[in-house]
Order: sequence, then C-alpha cells, then structure tokens
Amino acid sequence: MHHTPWNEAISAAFRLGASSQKTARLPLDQTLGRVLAEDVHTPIPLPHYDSSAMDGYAVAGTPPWALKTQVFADEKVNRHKQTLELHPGEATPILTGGLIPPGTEAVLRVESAVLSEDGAVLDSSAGAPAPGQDMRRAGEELAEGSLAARAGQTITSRLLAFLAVCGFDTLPVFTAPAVSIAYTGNEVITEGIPGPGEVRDAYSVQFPAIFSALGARVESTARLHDDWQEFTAWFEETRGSELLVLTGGSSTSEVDMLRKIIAELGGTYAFEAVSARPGHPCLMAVLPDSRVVLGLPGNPLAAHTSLYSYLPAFVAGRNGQEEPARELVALTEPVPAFRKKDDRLLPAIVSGDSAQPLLHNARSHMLSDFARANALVRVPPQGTAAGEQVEMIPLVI
Ligand SMILES: Nc1nc2c(c(=O)[nH]1)N[C@H]1C(S)=C(S)[C@@H](COP(=O)(O)OP(=O)(O)OC[C@H]3O[C@@H](n4cnc5c(N)ncnc54)[C@H](O)[C@@H]3O)O[C@H]1N2
Ligand code: MOO
Repeated sequence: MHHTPWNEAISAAFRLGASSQKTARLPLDQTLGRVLAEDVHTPIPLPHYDSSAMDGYAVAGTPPWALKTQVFADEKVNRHKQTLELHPGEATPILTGGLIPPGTEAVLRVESAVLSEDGAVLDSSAGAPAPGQDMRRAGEELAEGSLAARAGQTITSRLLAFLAVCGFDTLPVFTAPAVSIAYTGNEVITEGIPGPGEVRDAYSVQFPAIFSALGARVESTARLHDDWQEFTAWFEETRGSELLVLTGGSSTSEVDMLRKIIAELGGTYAFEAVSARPGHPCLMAVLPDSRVVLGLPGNPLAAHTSLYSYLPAFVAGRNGQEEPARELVALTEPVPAFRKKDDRLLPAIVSGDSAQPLLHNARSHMLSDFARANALVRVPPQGTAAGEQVEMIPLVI
C-alpha cells in the first residue's frame, strides 16, 4: 500500500474539493459560514431613503413653528411612512427612522422641544437646528449598485446583517458538501458502560457538530456492522450525498470492508494511506459517480487527527479558496525521534505562538491528551528540539 506524505495527502484532499465545487443561490438564513461565489452589489442605496436620526420634530424655517399633527387609525400603523408636507414655519412629529416629510429642513430633538400649552406651537430650547441636523441622507453610506461583498468572502453573522439590510433574499454561495457518515464496527456500543471487547462510540455524539464547524453538512448517519451486505446497501442508499465518511474498517484485515468495496465500485484513490501517525490507514477516493469517500481509521485519536487534516482542505477546495496555509508554532519542549518516515500528529496546547506538545497519552487509541488539547502539531520523524517551529492545525470546537 502506498503511503502518501501527510502534506501531499492534504493537498490531494484540497484538489478533490476544488474539483467538486458547487454553487447555488440560497436563502439568507442558510448561508452563515458559507463562502460567496460572486461579488454582490447593493440593489438599493444605503440608507435607502431620507430619514430622521432622532425622535423629535421635522421642522421647516425658523422657530416658533406651527405644529401639524396626524391622527392615526390604530397602533399598528407604520408611522415611519406617514408624512405631511411642511412649509416654512411648520413642524410635524417624527420618529427615529421616520421618512422625512417634503419641505423639511432639519430635525429638532424631542428633548429640545418646547410646546405651547395647547400643543399647537413648537419652540426650541436649543435654538433653531442647523440645516440638515439629525437627518440621515439616502445613499450617504453607500450608493445603489456599490460592491457590498466580494466573491470569496466568508459569510459572517455581521455580513449577513449588512446584506439583509441591503434587501437580499438569497445569496450566491459555494454549497457545503452533503455528507453521509457510517460508523462501522460490530464491537461499538452507543450507551452505557462498555464491557471487555466492546467500545463506547467515540464519534457519533460530536461528529455532526465538527463537520458543521468545518463547513460541511451532515445529511445522514448510519451504523454498519462489518458486513458486506450492509456496506453495499449503504453505498447504494447514499447516492445523493457528495462526501461519504466511514469510521473504522479502513485497515486491511478480513473484516475491513472499505477497501474491498472501493475496489468493487471502481473507485480511484487520491491517497490510500498516509505517512503519519496516528492516522496512517486513512484514505480518500473518488467513486465513478463522483462521490468522494473519506475512510477514517477506527482508532479514536487517529480518526480525529485524520478528520482535522483532510476535511478543512477538502472544504477549502469546494469553497473556491486557496489551499489553507498552516500556522507555525514553537514547541515548548523537545519531541524525540519517531518512526523513520512518518510524521507525528500530536495533540498540543497552543498559547500565542508557542505550543506544548502532549506526548504521553497520545497514542492512536487514546483520547485523554486530545481532550485537553486545542490544536494538533505536526512533528517530523526525526523529532524536534525545544523552540523549533512546527505546523499547527487548530481544533475548532
Ligand atoms: N496489522 C495491522 N494492524 C493494524 C494496523 C496496521 O498497520 N497493521 N494499523 C493500526 C492502526 S494504526 C489503526 S488506526 C487501525 C485502523 O483500523 P481500522 O480503521 O480498520 O479500524 P478498526 O479495526 O475497525 O478499529 C480499530 C480500533 O478502533 C476502535 N473503534 C472503531 N470504531 C470505533 C468507534 N466508533 N468508537 C471508538 N472506537 C472505535 C476499534 O474497536 C479498534 O480498537 O488499525 C490498526 N491495526
Ligand atoms: O496510524 Mo494509526 O492510525 O497509529 O492510529
């Protein structure tokens, strides 16, 4: 079996993502965290109409002003829209955001207003407001048609607020890959205390949330026995998905079905194993119907180091982005040499630009060091001295 260097496996995952890009116009509330596929321009100026910046009175001419008021049918009326035309010497009440009545020269804040006893005449305790005072002008923030956001921008909650105000109902985005996950293994149980020869499932509780945080969308999950019929049925059922992820069964024992079924279906490997530990039996392949398969090793740390290595690169490719550059951090302590060819992926605690590697309970089947880590670091096979810089992958959730 050919073992691909870790860096190259990540690049291969990126290329698979790039070759499976899809775009769609999605409703705004489905676009958080997605990447814009096109530039978008505001269809309206911002603000889109002249309005008052304060609660008070729209005024024309100099004080005192004759007050013009309206009677509203009920409390549900949108007062922001109701205007009365003003002539010099007239004023009318206005709310913050209210449409500026024709003829208005300025807005007098309510706290400066002095009303006659009968409410018919308005004066100001602060003198006449300067022309245009406390008025928001249409287009003062952005002209109609201005660039609102660029292709390639990730849609944050802030950007969503802005684009909603611009009046967008849908946005052109790179879609999240639709993922089906199969958790395999006859020995895996999902609740209670595991007995000898059984293991509690280390994946299904948090995997959908991790996938979502990394920019993928889990469409379905299933549990499979190490059984050929169940595997073939699952590959049939998941035809609508774009990325198939399986945990366990990635190795080469007689009960490991994944490689056999990839061969049966005529899949092509992007990488069939990786020179990295934990995680060497991880694989990615493309099926003839263009579904991508990510086979995660069964060992819990190996599955997580693999997921965090290849899924972000795949998603970046799908999103039309550059292959993500990995940050460098300096190790706070030395890591001894390991196997000849394999990189080590170690849980680490990163703080600022340094990282404490967690070495002691970080073997393939162990999770206790991983549980307190906030990153993975890649240590080359020859080991590293304290202070040496290594590549880092943040553990996002
Ligand atoms: N002869 C060899 N044996 C193994 C090799 C090897 O190179 N030669 N590599 C080892 C490494 S490293 C790993 S990683 C595993 C990968 O094996 P599989 O992907 O086929 O996984 P399984 O055999 O199904 O399971 C391995 C291990 O993980 C436990 N497991 C599986 N699923 C879960 C789960 N949902 N939650 C928790 N733990 C799980 C399973 O019980 C096994 O203990 O192969 C090694 N062997
Ligand atoms: O490479 Mo294994 O995948 O050490 O866990």
